[in-house]
Amino acid sequence: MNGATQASQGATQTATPPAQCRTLAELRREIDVLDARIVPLLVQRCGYVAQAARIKQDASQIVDVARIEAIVARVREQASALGGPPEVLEAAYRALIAASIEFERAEFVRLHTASAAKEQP
Ligand SMILES: O=C(O)C(=O)C[C@]1(C(=O)O)C=C[C@@H](O)C=C1
Repeated sequence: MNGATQASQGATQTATPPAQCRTLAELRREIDVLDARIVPLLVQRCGYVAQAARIKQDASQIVDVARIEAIVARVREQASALGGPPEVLEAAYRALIAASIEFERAEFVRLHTASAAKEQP
C-alpha cells in the first residue's frame, strides 16, 4: 500500500494479525481499529432501516421473519466461508435486527402519526 492510501485510511488500518498479537493491549488496539470501520457501516445500515419505516404502509410489515431468517442464513454461510464462528455472527445479527426492529417501529410511529395528523381537516 502506498503512503497516500495509508494516510487516507489513517487509524482504520489493522497492523497485526490476531495470532501475532502478544498483549491484550495490542489486540484491543486492533479491535478498536476494526470497530471504527464497522460502526460507520452499521450507521449506514440504520439509515436504510429508517427508510423501510417510510416505505412500509402497515405496521404488520415491520417484522418479516422470512427476510430475517434469510439474512441469518447468509451471514452464517459467509462467516463459515471466511473461517469465522457462524454462531457468533448469528447472535450478533439477531441482536442487531432486534434493535433495528425497535428503531423501525419508533420511526414508523413518528412518520405515520405525523402524516396522519397532517391529513386531519
Ligand atoms: O428488510 C426489511 O424489511 C427491514 O425492515 C430491515 C430489517 C433488517 O434489520 O435487516 C429489519 C426488520 C425486518 O423485520 C427485516 C429486516
